[in-house]
Amino acid sequence: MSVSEPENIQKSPQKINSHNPVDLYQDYFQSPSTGRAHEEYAYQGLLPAFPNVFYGPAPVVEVHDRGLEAKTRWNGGRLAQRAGVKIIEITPAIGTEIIGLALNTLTEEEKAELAAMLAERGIVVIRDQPSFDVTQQTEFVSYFGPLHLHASSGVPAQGDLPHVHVVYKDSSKKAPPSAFSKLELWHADVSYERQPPGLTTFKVLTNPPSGGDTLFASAYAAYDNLSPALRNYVESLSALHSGLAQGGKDHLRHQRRPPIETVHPVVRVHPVTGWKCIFVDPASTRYIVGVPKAESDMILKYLFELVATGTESQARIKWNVNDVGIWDNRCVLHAGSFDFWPHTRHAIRVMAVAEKPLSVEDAAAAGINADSREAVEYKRRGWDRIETAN
Ligand SMILES: O=C(O)CCC(=O)C(=O)O
Ligand SMILES: [Fe+2]
Repeated sequence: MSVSEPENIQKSPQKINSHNPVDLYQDYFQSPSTGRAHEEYAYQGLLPAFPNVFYGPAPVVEVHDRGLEAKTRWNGGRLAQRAGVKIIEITPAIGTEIIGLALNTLTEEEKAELAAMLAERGIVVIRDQPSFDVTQQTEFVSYFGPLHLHASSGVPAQGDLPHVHVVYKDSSKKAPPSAFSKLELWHADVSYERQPPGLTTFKVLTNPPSGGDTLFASAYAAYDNLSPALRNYVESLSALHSGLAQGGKDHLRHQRRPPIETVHPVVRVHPVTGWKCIFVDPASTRYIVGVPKAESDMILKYLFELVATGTESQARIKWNVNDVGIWDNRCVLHAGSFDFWPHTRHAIRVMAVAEKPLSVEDAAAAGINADSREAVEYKRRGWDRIETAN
């Protein structure tokens, strides 16, 4: 006698209900915040809007890295000589804080020093920039390269500011608990672009009384963590980065540019420092090209974990209103901490497009002497090796 299941038991629900963590995660990060700011809100015009326009694919653009013009290197060079400027290292591996410097007074020479400092330090926080408004921020970034135009993120509700990315959350939207255990919180911004942005500015307009820190991880340090044999192997690989989750058919926002997928080297060389870094990120990198899926999954998981759990090469930035964070999106990954509900947090991001990522081979062809950050640091200090416990 065969036993059949009673017909009234539904084997697979037709619709996954709203407790599905993936749905909650997508909804939190990809649907627009409704906005609870009221009319007296000072930055009403900079709340996010999602215009129904279409720009077409991003063009290939020529870029010149201002960091190559720096006359001095290592932690700010001449910037540190300005009267009243204080430069504070956050950790040896990553992050610098600058106090007493008005960004809109920088000379061209100082801008070059800043770009080189970003390439070395990954994230630089320039505290207290009340008069660096959205127009100045946009002009400042254009000095470093063509402005990046995002396919779907919120842009300011007022003014014609298509290159300005609005980061905004208020009490109308609470982060789902699932978001906090997601490796995918760690990312390099829009790494799926053919020329992903490098210099990225993030100005804090409204800050919650607590929470809302941003974490940064050094991708140079992630590379330095690998054994020589694994370094050689991953340097030979490339991986597919996908913008479909942000712009695919299931997206929740209007797409102003067609979604794109791009293959990039797994290890890229920064053109200013010549240092090698890991260039994969949990949010956008889908698979390593040309290797079995199981091997790709294993390698990516390991590289993602190195970045996300490597607390010795991370910096956690606590923001104040009017701070400007500037990071080099080529050599750091970052993760927001969505722990500030029911408070409002509002920031403005503007990014400069950088070069097509250089593999170790590309760098050699361009005459760049690529090496690990660690090796360059040892040489600079006159050490030939250091002892490490196994
Ligand atoms: O909100 C944050 O702290 C980070 C947001 C972010 O990932 C970005 O602006 O690129
Ligand atoms: Fe980001």
